[in-house]
Amino acid sequence: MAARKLFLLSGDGIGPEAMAEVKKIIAAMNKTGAGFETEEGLVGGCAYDAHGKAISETDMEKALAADAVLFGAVGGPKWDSVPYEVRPEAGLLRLRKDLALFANLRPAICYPALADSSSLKKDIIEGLDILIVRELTGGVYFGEPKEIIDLGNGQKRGIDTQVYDTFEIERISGVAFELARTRKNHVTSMEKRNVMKSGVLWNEVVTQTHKAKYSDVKLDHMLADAGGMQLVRWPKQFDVIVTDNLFGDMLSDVAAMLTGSLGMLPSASLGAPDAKTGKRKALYEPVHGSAPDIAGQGIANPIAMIASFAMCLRYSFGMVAEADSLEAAIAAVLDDGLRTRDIMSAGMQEVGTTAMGDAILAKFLA
Ligand SMILES: NC(=O)C1=CN([C@@H]2O[C@H](COP(=O)(O)OP(=O)(O)OC[C@H]3O[C@@H](n4cnc5c(N)ncnc54)[C@H](O)[C@@H]3O)[C@@H](O)[C@H]2O)C=CC1
Ligand SMILES: CC(C)CC(=O)C(=O)O
Ligand SMILES: [Mg+2]
Repeated sequence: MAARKLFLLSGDGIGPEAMAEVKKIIAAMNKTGAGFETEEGLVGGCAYDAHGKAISETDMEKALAADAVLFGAVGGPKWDSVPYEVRPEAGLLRLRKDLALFANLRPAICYPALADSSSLKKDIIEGLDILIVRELTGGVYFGEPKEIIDLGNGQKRGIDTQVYDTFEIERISGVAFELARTRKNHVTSMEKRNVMKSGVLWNEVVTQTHKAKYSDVKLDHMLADAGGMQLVRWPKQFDVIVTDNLFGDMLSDVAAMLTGSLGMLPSASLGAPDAKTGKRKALYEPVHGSAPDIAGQGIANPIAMIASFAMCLRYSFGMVAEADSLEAAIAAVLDDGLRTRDIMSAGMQEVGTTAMGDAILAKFLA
């Protein structure tokens, strides 16, 4: 069996703390022949400190050559004043763009044991299982021009440009429709066609793609602001949500809180299948950031990172049984009452990052 090449980019803040728990799982799986070959690199603020760039060319090459990249988180106040082009977040944007990871899958699942721990009522979130499919390499995060210009009268103008081409909308909606067919067969497309030209095109292309190839799937359209409201009001009306880069970023943070904490939400960022091998470039990362407010305290929730590794097993290596069993281990540990501080509630047992990771690993191996 060929080695399974993983490139680990832990990043900043709680990134390395969460990644440490995944490394233990990889080591345990290797003892029973999983054959993961891991290499580590630097991304974000730590990379900037080391060589003045948010990711080095060498590490970019390693990311391109790997079967999958596992990514922690980047950023923090230490790097607030570094130039925009080399700020920590630029490393992540470059990875997404250069690996052409256009499809970002962000599942929001409310584990049964956490149905009481959201700020929302139990009946609203109990059994919640939705999937946000976010376009990841286009839109306002990448569109040109992107600059701050001096207007010369003491005023400046900040410009970001929202751009979408037909092919980008077609391919991301295709991913959403395909995934919906494996779930409840329902896609809700979100944009703002009432005020944005790119929203008009988004709506048209999703509608055409649906008509041409996926008319068996139920399709709804919703304005993205109303969509945010509906996510909080009655999230169970959704199955798959497909949306652009910016709205997907925001709506997935909202969805995270439905599940109890940002520390619970994993994600997979996937490229197109290679024409010859069928393999996709892929990066797996928690939805959360580097959480500077809790970094270094050993209290970060590692579940989003561990669940991201479960997605890696599923999507990059076809290790479906192992992915199911890792997700079941997370559920079992929560059923046992173990909680990191972000999901702590009365009567439960508070544990730190390491103890949570160890407990999940023990269940996984049992
Ligand atoms: N993918 C990435 O690397 C991302 C990086 N960032 C960067 O992270 C830095 C901090 O950004 P914030 O806006 O504070 O967002 P954040 O996601 O880092 O934190 C938001 C809040 O959620 C909590 N939180 C997040 N993950 C948690 C976990 N695993 N366990 C327990 N609590 C958790 C934090 O303590 C904080 O109160 C910024 O530099 C930002 O640009 C933000 C989002 C994504
Ligand atoms: C580049 C990231 C910091 C943007 C973000 O918040 C995310 O992808 O969730
Ligand atoms: Mg975000």
